[in-house]
Amino acid sequence: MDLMSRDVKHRVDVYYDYFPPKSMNVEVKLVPVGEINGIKSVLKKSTLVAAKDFKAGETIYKEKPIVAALDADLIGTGEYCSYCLREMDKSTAIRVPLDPFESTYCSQECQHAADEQYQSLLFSTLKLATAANPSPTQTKVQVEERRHALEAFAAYIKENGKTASLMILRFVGQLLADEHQRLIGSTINLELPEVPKESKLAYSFYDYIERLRSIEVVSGPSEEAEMEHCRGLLKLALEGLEEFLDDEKYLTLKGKVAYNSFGVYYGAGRTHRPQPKGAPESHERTRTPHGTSHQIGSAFYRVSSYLNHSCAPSTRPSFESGTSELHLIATHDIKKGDELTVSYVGTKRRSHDKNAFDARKHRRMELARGWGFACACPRCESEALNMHLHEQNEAEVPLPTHEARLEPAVAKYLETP
Ligand SMILES: C[S@@+](CC[C@H](N)C(=O)[O-])C[C@H]1O[C@@H](n2cnc3c(N)ncnc32)[C@H](O)[C@@H]1O
Repeated sequence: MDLMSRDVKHRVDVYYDYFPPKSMNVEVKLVPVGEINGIKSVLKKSTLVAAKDFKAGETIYKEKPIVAALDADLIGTGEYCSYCLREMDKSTAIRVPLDPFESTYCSQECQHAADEQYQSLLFSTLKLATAANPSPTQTKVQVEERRHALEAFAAYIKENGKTASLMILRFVGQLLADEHQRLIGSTINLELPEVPKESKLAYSFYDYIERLRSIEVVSGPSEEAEMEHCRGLLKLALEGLEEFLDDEKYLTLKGKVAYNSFGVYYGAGRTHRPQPKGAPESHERTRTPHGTSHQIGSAFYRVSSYLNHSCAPSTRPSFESGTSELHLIATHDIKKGDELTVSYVGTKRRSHDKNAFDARKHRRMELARGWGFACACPRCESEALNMHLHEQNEAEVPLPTHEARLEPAVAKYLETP
């Protein structure tokens, strides 16, 4: 192995020595994906483990998101901060004049952070000053062209009720800001892994993203439309930027957003979230133990992305600060080295579940659809035993009519306990 590739390997190998920060009390570990007949699988998945003991109810860590977005129907209402998702009094909200996204902020700090991370670069009609061109000029036609493109994107998001493409552009804003600090002329705090100076290692914002798992997203009409909007906006922000977001990169980022986002809700959450449009398999999903019907927005986190699912989880996400800051709370006593799990879906029986069996099936169907795995957690296993599902194949039970068009991949997961 030559010196160069040894350096690269070292950089990859030691990443998890510096990430997550020790102050968060957790570590990333590789564990087998499951067991078959008591034999551990050779396939591994990353997971978070506790770096010390915790008592039930204790806060394990607090984490602010890398990107967050209000649900599409709440954008522009002025009821929530566009950056931290805090509920606000409409009369005191800071409004941004002529912003096609009608952003509103609860404080100047939130406005400043949004500006630094993505707003000035990608969502403004003003041309960005760079070191090479500190006083850019633009014609009225150029301003109008950009306003038109931004309005069309905002309308597309509201009409379709999906915000993954907005999150992706906000990501891209930060990726660009990181790679091209000179574009915005200031240093953004992206909380990159802290490495000792003598190690000569340096990690970028992309290091966070590239290590996270992604579900495969195949390009369809929605993705084509989203890519066209996003690339159009990048090109208008700065000619040539659109090349940064080729099809492969867009679809990978979309897969990462789909796999890793959490639903944000506080208090009891909201009760009148509009039903998602389209077939169930095309719905945007977020991980939330209360079910997405209560969320006000979604958010993507560096460390919490590594949390795996269990239907009887050891932790729960809480948004008790009334913002998108995630507090990870222990649901029972946890020992150092234990795997930390959250529930990605609602685990309580809902009004439309006919019985416990129905509730279990819906929960597992959501997991299969959204995250592509058959849950083998202790609760699923013990319920399978109690319900005699090992003898009685689950797939033989007729599916509810609205699930009649279930994609074959999901039906397959229902066959396993
Ligand atoms: C957000 S990621 C969690 C971190 C992930 N395990 C990793 O290796 O980076 C979600 C993915 O982890 C895997 N996963 C999470 N919980 C699981 C479970 N209980 N059983 C099997 N796979 C699980 C699935 O592939 C799922 O789509």
